[in-house]
Amino acid sequence: MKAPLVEIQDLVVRFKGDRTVHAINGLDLTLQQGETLALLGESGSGKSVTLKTLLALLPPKRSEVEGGIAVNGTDVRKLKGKALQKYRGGEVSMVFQDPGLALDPVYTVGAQISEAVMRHKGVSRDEAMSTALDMLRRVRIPSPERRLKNYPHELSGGMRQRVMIALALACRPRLLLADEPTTALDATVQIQILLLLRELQREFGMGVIFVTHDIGVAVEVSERIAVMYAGQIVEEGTTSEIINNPRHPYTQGLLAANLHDVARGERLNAIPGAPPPLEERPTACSFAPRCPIAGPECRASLPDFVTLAPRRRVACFRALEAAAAE
Ligand SMILES: Nc1ncnc2c1ncn2[C@@H]1O[C@H](COP(=O)(O)OP(=O)(O)OP(=O)(O)O)[C@@H](O)[C@H]1O
Repeated sequence: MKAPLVEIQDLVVRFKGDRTVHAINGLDLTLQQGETLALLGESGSGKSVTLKTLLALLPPKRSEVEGGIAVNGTDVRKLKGKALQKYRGGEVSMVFQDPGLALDPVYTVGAQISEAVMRHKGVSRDEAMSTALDMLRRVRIPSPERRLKNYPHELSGGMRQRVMIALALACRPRLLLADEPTTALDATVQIQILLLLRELQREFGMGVIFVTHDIGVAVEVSERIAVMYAGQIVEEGTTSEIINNPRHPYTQGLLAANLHDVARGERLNAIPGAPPPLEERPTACSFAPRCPIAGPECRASLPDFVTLAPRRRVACFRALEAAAAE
């Protein structure tokens, strides 16, 4: 097997300020080349912080990071200056919910994409502009020649999202990080963008980590799902394993809430209770206060992962007991 594209080992991220926030509390994650993984979890579970850590985007003075983060064998925590610039946008790209975070309002679409291509690929302006045009075609923007000359504000929301994807993929990154890129869009445009991302992922053979709190989106885009809770992964497996046979009570609750709300035409959520405050690093199962099957051991110590099959794991004392009793 080839070396993994992403290897995160025992990642810990704390934010300092008036109070400390323990955002990531010992996270291990492996993504193989060309694989698509959804990070699924409620708001505040640490999904975005995980992506930002992979891009070395955390505020250095206000955050503390421990653990190993390697992308294609590169130690991301050691990257600085030019090497970091080359890594961001060249090796790894990110798309956001708000294209305004990626697109500069004062430059045309063509100028922005071609500038990135020139910087990362060292090609001429003409060559970079023809790559920009090719990318606009690939993301199926109507009248791409004309759009090259548009400014971001002259485009619709769905089109801006497509331009952001064109910009993110123009330098053919090995890894795409996607932070809820379709959440703000209406349902029809959302599905078009998800299908487009899936198609481009296959065509370019990229690895993708897709952050979402929406199980429907995770199923649409990913081969694998890692469920996050309070800065830790609590369960991981193939999408079909997670959907058809969830083992962690949190995943089970998330699925039940989603299906219930989807059936009523509403958005997800609604496991009773709230995620824990992140003021201290957890020393017991963080989900225990909300868990319908928690026992004394769950409130006393941290559960280790139980490996159910290769790359199929769950961090729960009771999961196997519950499964055996079914
Ligand atoms: N720069 C920061 N300074 C202080 N705390 C932060 C910072 N960035 C994130 N956090 C905190 O870290 C925790 C994890 O945040 P994160 O944004 O990763 O959650 P998330 O799972 O992506 O949620 P959402 O879906 O709402 O974006 C939260 O408690 C958040 O308030």
